Order: sequence, then structure tokens, then C-alpha cells
Amino acid sequence: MTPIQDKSHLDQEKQDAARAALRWVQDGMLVGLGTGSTAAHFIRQLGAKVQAGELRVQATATSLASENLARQLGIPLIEPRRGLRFNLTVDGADEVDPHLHLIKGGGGALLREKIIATASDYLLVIADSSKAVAQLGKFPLPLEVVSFALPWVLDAVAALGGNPVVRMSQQDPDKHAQSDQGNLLVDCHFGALNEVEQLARQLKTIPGIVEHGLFLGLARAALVVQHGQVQVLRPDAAPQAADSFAALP
Ligand SMILES: O=C(CO)[C@H](O)[C@H](O)COP(=O)(O)O
Repeated sequence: MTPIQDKSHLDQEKQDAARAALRWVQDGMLVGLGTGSTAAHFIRQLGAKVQAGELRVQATATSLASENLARQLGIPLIEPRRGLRFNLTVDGADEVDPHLHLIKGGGGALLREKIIATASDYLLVIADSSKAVAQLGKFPLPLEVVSFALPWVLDAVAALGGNPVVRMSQQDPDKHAQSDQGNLLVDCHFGALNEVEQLARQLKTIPGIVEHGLFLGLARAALVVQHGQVQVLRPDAAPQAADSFAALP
């Protein structure tokens, strides 16, 4: 029998990481809002500050779910436009390695997440203790795929050793899950990823793959709970306590 793991502490860790990120949001910032349960904690905490009149920010969300949440909380939203850059984007991740390479897209929002991350001066990842890994690849790598191309994308990913599985809808398990753009999501089981740059390049050459969930060289820092404390991780550097930074590290 599989032992039942108690994961209730993880939600508290997500809240703690989100609170640490909020300390670095400055008045007047343009902020990218991530997607997922950790990012939702950040959006709620940011919304409370905005409602209290303690912070004025403008934001763009990486998914319709995050956009709706931000709207409900009264966070002013801005549409994409030419020249728009975000001072800071705060987002979750499915896995974070010591180089701060990420797997993202467990929540299906990888395309908008990568667009906003790339349009940001600073991508700050927030995560519970389960997300920090020595090597990426335990979590299946998500792809956003154009429906027409699906059979050939599955063939191409299988040829790369990715054992692709089309994601099904949580609401209706007989239907494929769809991204906010109406595309399909495919989860690839490559196992431990040794050559992430090479894999990212290979996936980009397959017609019909709109985006993959490898985020390489995008995250500037991650706030991850480790040993009960929120730690700042930066690429290839030793972790430092988040409390020791008054501003973005
Ligand atoms: O990439 C994502 C959504 O596409 C999320 O950031 C990732 O899945 C982490 O989610 P959570 O904070 O719920 O653990």
C-alpha cells in the first residue's frame, strides 16, 4: 500500500513564499501575475495591499483564471501593447533546479507564462519545498500543441523518448484539456533531463508545438521554502534567507 503523504504544510509554504515576494513589490510597478495555487496566494496578498491603498500597481495576468482573480480583487489590469515591459513577474513552477531552470505548465498556462516572463525585467519564482530538485524531469514536461498537429507531434516526441500523454480535462475526463488559447496540452515523460538546452531546441523545431514548459535562463531568483524557512535561490549560488534582502536580490 502506498503511504498517504500529508501535504497540508505545502499550502502554508506557498503562502509564506508569496508573502516574501510581496515585500519586494514597489509602489508604481508593472507586475506580471503568474498562474497556479502559489501564484494565486501572491495575487490575493497583492490584492489586499491594493485594496488597503498601500500599493499602486498595474498588472497583466498569465491566464484567464489569474486575470479573473485579480479583477475581483481590484488589481488594475493592463492589456498587452508594444513596448510594455514588466518590472517584476511573480510566478510558480513545477520544478526548479540549481541553475534556476524551470519546468512550468502543470496548470496549462505555459504559453502566456513564457510570454510574460520574457517581457519582464525580473522573473521571481515562488514555490513550496517540493519544487526544488537537483535535476529536472520527474515532473512531466508540458507542451502546448495545435490540435491539427497532434498525431505528428506525438510521433516526434515519442521519437525523442518523451512518452507523450495528451492531458484530459478535469471537468470532463472524456475530453482533452484545452489551454486558454484553445490548444491541446501534452505531458511528456522523458525522465531525468540531462541536456535541457538541446531538448528545448529540438522541441522548438517540431511544427505544431506552440510552446514547451522548459524555462531556461529566465528566472532571476526563486523564493523556495527549505527547512521551514523562505530561502532566496539564485542561479548556481548558495541559498540565502529571504529576510536578509530588503529589496529584490
Ligand atoms: O506553471 C504553472 C501553471 O502553468 C504553475 O506555476 C505550476 O504548475 C505550479 O503550480 P502550483 O503553484 O499550483 O503548484
